[in-house]
Amino acid sequence: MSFLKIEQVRKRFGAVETIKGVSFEAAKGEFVVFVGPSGCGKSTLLRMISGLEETSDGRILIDGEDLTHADPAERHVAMVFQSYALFPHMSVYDNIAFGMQINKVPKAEIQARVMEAARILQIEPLLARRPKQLSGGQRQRVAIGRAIVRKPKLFLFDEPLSNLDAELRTQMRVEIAKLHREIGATMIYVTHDQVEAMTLADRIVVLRNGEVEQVGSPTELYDNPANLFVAGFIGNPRMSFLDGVVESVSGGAARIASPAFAEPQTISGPFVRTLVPGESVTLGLRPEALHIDAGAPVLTAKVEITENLGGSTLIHARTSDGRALTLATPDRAAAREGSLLPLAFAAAPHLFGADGKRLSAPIG
Ligand SMILES: Nc1ncnc2c1ncn2[C@@H]1O[C@H](COP(=O)(O)OP(=O)(O)OP(=O)(O)O)[C@@H](O)[C@H]1O
Repeated sequence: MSFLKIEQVRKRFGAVETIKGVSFEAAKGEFVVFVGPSGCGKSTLLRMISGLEETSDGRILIDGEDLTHADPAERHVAMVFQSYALFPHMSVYDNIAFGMQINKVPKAEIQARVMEAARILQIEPLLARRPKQLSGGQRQRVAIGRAIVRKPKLFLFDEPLSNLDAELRTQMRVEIAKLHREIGATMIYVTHDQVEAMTLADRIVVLRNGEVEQVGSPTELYDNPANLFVAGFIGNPRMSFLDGVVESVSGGAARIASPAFAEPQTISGPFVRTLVPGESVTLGLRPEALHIDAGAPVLTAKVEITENLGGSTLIHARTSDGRALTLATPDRAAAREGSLLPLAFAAAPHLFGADGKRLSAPIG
């Protein structure tokens, strides 16, 4: 049975509908990440689950109980914000203990829970300090500690790492993954960060303009994006797209022409039977789906920028018909800026129809 069930929820701010019938479920112990462009409704949806935002329509069930209109306190959820929200005049210990002190939890139990959270988060030596004597990463640990001691049914994280610098972010990302493993709680996490979404999530919910575009594991979304939006949104560097037209279909193979190709290319699979000659398609290529091939090039592209990442090099190039392409290569000396690069497919391109939906068969 699902632990968190979101059924067709809607949120209206005045006349404007921000969340437009969103449904998804999370199993107990699952780590679910919301991603999507700025303004798509990630935080609003999280706040609706927490009860900080009223739900206009639909249902929110936690552990089998309909809590759509319950007070935040009745939901047994804990939210961790980007802005930590610590009390500046209190010690770390008291910041973590505060909610329990208000609720008159016995002193010995408060101490046991604070010490256990401090152990998990490795902040025992900091308990006597004030928030201003802590680094950003340490403050966020305290904010997470405050959530842990409440023993919530659900942890809600609203971009908790976005105030930290790159190195600390990486470190805290690993800490959050460890925390999830250690306490096994159900967690819902909002982020802008591709790497956080891909590495932390059991499942990702991709939102766009208040609606769900796709729900799936990071691998499912990467390998089998349902449509052009998800294909372009998930993955860093992004998938490159080329224009194509179906030239002919015969048996399980289709000939696809593109202004970028020297010659039409054959793409095979049972899905091609639904293609019609003359139909427009979009071909999608991940950076690892292209390789340099002077022997049998499918297309040539002019190198605009190369980025040396140490272990690999990213090449940003442009096709003869002006489409941007990004490919990754282990060969640092592979391309000079301004040169023409002969390219071939290292993996079959993804194929999308004129309506933006994926046509090609699932990978794996
Ligand atoms: N209290 C409010 N009143 C009116 N509109 C609101 C309110 N809160 C949010 N919105 C609108 O709802 C939409 C979704 O906002 P939300 O903050 O949920 O997006 P988001 O995906 O979390 O964005 P970001 O990634 O930029 O934080 C936006 O268009 C926003 O302007």
